[in-house]
Amino acid sequence: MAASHQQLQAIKKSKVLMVGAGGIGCELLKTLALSGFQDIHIIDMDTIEVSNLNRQFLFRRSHVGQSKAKVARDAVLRFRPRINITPYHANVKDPEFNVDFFKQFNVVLNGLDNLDARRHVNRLCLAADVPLVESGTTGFLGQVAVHVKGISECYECQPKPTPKSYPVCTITSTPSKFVHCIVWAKELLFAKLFGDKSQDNDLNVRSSDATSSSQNTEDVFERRVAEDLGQYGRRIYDHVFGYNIEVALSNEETWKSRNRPKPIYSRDFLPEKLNKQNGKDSAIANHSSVSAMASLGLKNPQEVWSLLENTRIFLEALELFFAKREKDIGSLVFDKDDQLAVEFVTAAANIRATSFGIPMHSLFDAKGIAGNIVHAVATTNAIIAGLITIEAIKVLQSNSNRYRMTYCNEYPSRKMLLMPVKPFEPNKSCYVCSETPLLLEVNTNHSKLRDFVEKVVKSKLGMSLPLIMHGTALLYEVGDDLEEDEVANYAANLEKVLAELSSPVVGGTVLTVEDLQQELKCNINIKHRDEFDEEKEPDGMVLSGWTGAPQTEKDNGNLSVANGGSTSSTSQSTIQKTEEDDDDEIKIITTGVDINPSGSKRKLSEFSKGKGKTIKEGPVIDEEDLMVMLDDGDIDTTKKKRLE
Ligand SMILES: Nc1ncnc2c1ncn2[C@@H]1O[C@H](COP(=O)(O)OP(=O)(O)OP(=O)(O)O)[C@@H](O)[C@H]1O
Ligand SMILES: [Zn+2]
Repeated sequence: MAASHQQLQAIKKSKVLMVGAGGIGCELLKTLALSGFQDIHIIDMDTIEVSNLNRQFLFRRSHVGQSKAKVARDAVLRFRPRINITPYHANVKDPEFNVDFFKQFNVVLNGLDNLDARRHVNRLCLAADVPLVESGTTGFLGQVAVHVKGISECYECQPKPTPKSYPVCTITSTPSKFVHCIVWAKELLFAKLFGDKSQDNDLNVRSSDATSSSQNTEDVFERRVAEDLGQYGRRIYDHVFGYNIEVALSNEETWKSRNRPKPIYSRDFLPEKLNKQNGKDSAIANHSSVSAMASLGLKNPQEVWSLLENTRIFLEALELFFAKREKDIGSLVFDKDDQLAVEFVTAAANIRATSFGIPMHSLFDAKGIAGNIVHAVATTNAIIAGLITIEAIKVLQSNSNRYRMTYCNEYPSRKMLLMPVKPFEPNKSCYVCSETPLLLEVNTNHSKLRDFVEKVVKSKLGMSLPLIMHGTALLYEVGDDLEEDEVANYAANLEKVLAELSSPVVGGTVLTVEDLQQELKCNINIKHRDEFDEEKEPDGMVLSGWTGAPQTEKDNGNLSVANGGSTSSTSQSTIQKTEEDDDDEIKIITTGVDINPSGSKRKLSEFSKGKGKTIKEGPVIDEEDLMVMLDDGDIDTTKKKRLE
């Protein structure tokens, strides 16, 4: 449909900021340019990788290593040479992108891939009073939402489900799914062998449980003097897949209601000499390739390796890390784009899986699980980019009645692939877009200021440059322009227990926490509590206050059903349950976390599975949008309830 004259005028005189020039961003920039936008600024901190080329169509192989923002600009200028595109190869969290920077734009369009940056942009848009069009895709699923201060909810009005975590004992002792083995391989074993040794690691606990062992914990993973890499690898192998399993088996209680795991030793399939010979030869024969698969001549990443092949990959990868990448050792963190790391983790997970009677997986699958990857679908990105542009045009015309949050489904639901719903109202108890204080339950006699800063202010509240005040007393501050004595004073405060600060923080205290860059300020009411459940409340503190849906809106049909009716906690536990029950759990996790922030998730997924008979309980569907997307107009539109 061609744009109207007014729309074109609004488009032409607008100045827009795009954040992210990846999968969505490339499509979006192209669509904006072709829709007549003339002044576009793009921020992206990344350079182009080969793995981007299959869907980020503005990029070619020759661009690998160059700035995404700059190359995207050049590519679009080739077919729209007269428009202005300003690229920034930078992190959107950099201080130069402050509130004043944001104020110059009519609308901000996000094409990001992480919660942290999304929250940051949300706050700057609120502070600068600039509308934000937010988006996300996961495989075939996608979503676009409009966040306009005072009119619709902000990105943080509903808490996001946190990424799935697993109980430690499931990972260390009683895995029952392949994903548990993957988590063990990458978070524990990989980290222990190649990462920062000073970090606590539950693999330690496991080995030190072994009272019969004469070796102390630290020794096990340390390479011994005069031990060659082949011997070292086999010792580690035998320790984690053999000895540790034997130790675990000795605890009869654990296995009463579970299948007993089987210890696996390298000698079961590799004669001592043969292996050493093979390992050495292959490593030397392939100097240039740092890939255990290449060394061993395994080519197909979609093939499931045999236990012997997994064993060889494990030993070869370990050897290659030490032989070819020694300087990385001690600082490595698992990275899904690191071939050798993926090979090692796949093999380790497969061997452990075999031990526990869990089916093995191919490298391709293991990589997907380890990296929380749902393979991107270019078409979804293109659809989402189109929807972002449509919403951006409405925003430019301040056409707030027409704003829609749109879900892109994997399967048609009532013949609809795209499901537009009215945006929700701002959550009146959102600590980000309203002034509602938060509540923190904490043991003020045990927790230190550092715990509060790390676990609450940075991790939960997402502040990067925090300032903490108790009344007029400054307890903590970050910044480049601090005096030496201030720095020393704050450092000392961090180590103090809350109740012992010079201005004591106890039950009833109100703390003010502020992020100067984000111009976000909130109050936190402190409530003292003695005990915390170690499993359920591992932080030793509980932050609450903005999680509730707006109480006062219960009578409003739309809100109470879609936003309030299924409270966020209900919808989260539903997601969690699905994860537990579903073997495809990782896929669901990513979908839940980033792209679907609303409490309406449960309802929508019910729809897409065709469970709902009428649309009565679902989100409000827009009549005109329906016409575009429905083959037959048989939805009972009298059931619609609108937000006025
Ligand atoms: N804080 C940030 N500042 C600037 N750009 C960011 C920030 N966080 C993420 N981005 C950018 O957002 C884009 C997201 O794109 P996309 O989801 O397609 O990910 P990708 O990194 O291109 O691909 P993949 O992760 O799937 O390999 C990336 O180009 C990334 O650089
Ligand atoms: Zn909000």
